[in-house]
Amino acid sequence: MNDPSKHTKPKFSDFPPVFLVGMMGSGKSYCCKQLVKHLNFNGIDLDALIEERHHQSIANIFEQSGEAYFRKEEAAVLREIGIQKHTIIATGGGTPCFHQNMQWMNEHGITVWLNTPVNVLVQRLWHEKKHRPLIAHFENVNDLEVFLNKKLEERNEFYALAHIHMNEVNLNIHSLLNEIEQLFKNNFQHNYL
Ligand SMILES: Nc1ncnc2c1ncn2[C@@H]1O[C@H](COP(=O)(O)OP(=O)(O)O)[C@@H](O)[C@H]1O
Ligand SMILES: O=C(O)C1=C[C@@H](OP(=O)(O)O)[C@@H](O)[C@H](O)C1
Ligand SMILES: [Mg+2]
Repeated sequence: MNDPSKHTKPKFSDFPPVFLVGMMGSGKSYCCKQLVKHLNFNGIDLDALIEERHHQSIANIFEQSGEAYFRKEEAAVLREIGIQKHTIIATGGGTPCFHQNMQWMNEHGITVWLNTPVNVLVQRLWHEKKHRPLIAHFENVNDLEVFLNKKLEERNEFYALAHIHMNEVNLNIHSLLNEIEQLFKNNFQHNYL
């Protein structure tokens, strides 16, 4: 017999965790906040949680303990929080590239790549570089752009493994939700009904 529940719109509470990935400045933290505000998801910003746990800014953790230590902490906190349903997780720009994190996220939830063009990243990041230890030292915009292009060359192969690729510059959260819903209906729902 047909099960009518299989044909209804998925309930938000059924959703596996949604991981936002992409380069610094692509809007992961921003979109996470928007989705929480407008669509009643739970939201977690991985960087903010690491800062809370360590009572230290990301910049200080990098400075005092180094990047390798930060990457270990990042992977551990990700695995701790990443199994909550109905939750959007804004990861850090480097998260997918270390400790098999991308594979782990793909196995435990829906991954979304915010694929924002470099010129937009540069505009956004130039005024916010102080808080980001990998780019804080740049003294001119061209150097920042060269660095971002190089990092993207290294990182795009990880980001590209995401289930959903979003290429809009100023992402509309409703189109994002629509993509997530479609993917959920086609691939994930059977695990949750
Ligand atoms: N879709 C968007 N529309 C307008 N501004 C955005 C958008 N996404 C990000 N921004 C702005 O760009 C900057 C960087 O965004 P952020 O969410 O911190 O990036 P990430 O977490 O990916 O590094 C912030 O000032 C944010 O307000
Ligand atoms: O790209 C990176 O390696 C990093 C990105 C940052 O997060 P955002 O992408 O939210 O800026 C933060 O995790 C840290 O500064 C390292
Ligand atoms: Mg962020």
